[in-house]
Amino acid sequence: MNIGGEKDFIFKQLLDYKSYTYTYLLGDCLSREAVLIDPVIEMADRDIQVIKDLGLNLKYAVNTHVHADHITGSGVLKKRLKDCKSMIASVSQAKADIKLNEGDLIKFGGHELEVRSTPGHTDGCLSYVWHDKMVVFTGDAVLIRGCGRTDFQQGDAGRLYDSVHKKIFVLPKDYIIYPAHDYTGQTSSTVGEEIRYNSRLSKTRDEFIKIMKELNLPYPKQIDKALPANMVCGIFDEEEAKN
Ligand SMILES: N[C@@H](CCC(=O)N[C@@H](CSS)C(=O)NCC(=O)O)C(=O)O
Repeated sequence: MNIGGEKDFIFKQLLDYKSYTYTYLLGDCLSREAVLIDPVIEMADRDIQVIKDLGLNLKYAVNTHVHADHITGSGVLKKRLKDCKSMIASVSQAKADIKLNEGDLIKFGGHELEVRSTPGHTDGCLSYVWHDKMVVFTGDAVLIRGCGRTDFQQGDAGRLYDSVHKKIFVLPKDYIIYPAHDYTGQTSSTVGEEIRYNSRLSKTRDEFIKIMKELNLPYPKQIDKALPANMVCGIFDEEEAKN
């Protein structure tokens, strides 16, 4: 989506190579307003440098959900960039400057993201649709050929299946999917590809629930410090996060 022609937007997919989390920077070329989806605390210096290099003003640090595998960068970004406000789902019960609900619009310059509630991995999972660019940021609801686990944090496989089938798979097939993680080196997919090839979500609802029940994944290494920190949308002291 960055190739050729005149653009009215800036888009960057940034990787945290420790947690394999993708952070997305979206900017409006005219107003220079920007949003950052799913920042990671350890990558705050990088994110701030990119924002400065591109002459952007970060309006919102937006979280798709209360992550269990890393601490969000929202707290540090708020501290270091004066106009930045944190965002998360109101359903999540986490603290943030702005609580989001289904149907809300996140505006930056002439652009907007539609908020869709996609619970199941956690009860406060949100996906963000950038209709103008035919893109959806799915957080952990849809991963490339996979999906977020459902064995903790209000996880519910049936609910996740319904969310994805009713809120994501109804989008036009050529919408690009940008997930919060990828563990296999892939960067994006499309709605059509995932409807067809997703190894879990392309199955029937009952088959999906069985697959999720049998995943038996080890718990994320940072879960004990990530969950409490993310319930306040990230701690403000990067040194504290290292302990
Ligand atoms: N090994 C990682 C955690 C990997 C993991 O559990 N990822 C989650 C998303 S972050 S809670 C997940 O839903 N994975 C689905 C899958 O199929 O892998 C760590 O220790 O941080």
